[in-house]
Amino acid sequence: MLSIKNLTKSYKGGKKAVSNLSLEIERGDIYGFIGHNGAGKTTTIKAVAGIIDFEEGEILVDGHSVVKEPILCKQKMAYIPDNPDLYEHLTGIQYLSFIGDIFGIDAETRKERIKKYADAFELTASLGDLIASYSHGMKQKLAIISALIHKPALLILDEPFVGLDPQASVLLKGYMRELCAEGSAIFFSTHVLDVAEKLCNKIAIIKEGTLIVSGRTEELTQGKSLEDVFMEVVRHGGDAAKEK
Ligand SMILES: Nc1ncnc2c1ncn2[C@@H]1O[C@H](COP(=O)(O)OP(=O)(O)OP(=O)(O)O)[C@@H](O)[C@H]1O
Repeated sequence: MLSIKNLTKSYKGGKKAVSNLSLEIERGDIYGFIGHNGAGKTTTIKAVAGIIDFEEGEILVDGHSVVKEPILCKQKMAYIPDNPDLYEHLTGIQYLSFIGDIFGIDAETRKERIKKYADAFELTASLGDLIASYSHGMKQKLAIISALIHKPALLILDEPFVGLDPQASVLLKGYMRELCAEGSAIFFSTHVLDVAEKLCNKIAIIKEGTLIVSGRTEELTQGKSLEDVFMEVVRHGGDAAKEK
């Protein structure tokens, strides 16, 4: 569903933020992307979302290039950034309607899905308020709802659990599992290793822009905690980026 091939990205005047990174995310995968601060997670995610350009490599969403066919790719995906920057002058419901229009969700389905997710995230009573009046967590919940209502084939999230209350985190994890059970794929970054260990069937670890290790969670951990594996991998690196 998502194929990242030899991605390399440098920022102006900076060193390589991501170097020759390749990953395959298949339908049904909940793929966790972990690494220390500045490792290159957000850069990779933004390149996948089509928000930043990159000098080398290829990113395919369901076989389509994010560079050559950006609209087609965006129709298939939802991207939730780490700091949701939504249209503050709209109300919550106006924003969800706008997303519904963009993704061509019919009125009946839209109503039903907005009710399901807004009720669950306890946002229904605030949907008539301006987004400018929302707290950070409320904006995050609205961004999550806007992604879920169009049932994306590929869901990309950057640090989705930061700032969410425990109840919302549990809900989000449940909806991530639900979406993948229906055949979608999820790729997300996180620093919360126990969540990654429990939620993800596959995990990739990136260090200083280079993929160190990737593969099935249980094959990476082999009975150890993900935290121990992460510390070991980050301390000693990998002989080579290996796909287990
Ligand atoms: N707009 C930018 N201009 C220049 N350098 C940048 C820019 N954004 C990121 N970088 C650099 O690229 C590298 C990777 O940053 P990135 O934000 O992808 O890391 P990250 O793994 O998401 O980190 P964190 O866990 O702290 O969010 C870092 O060295 C960072 O300083």
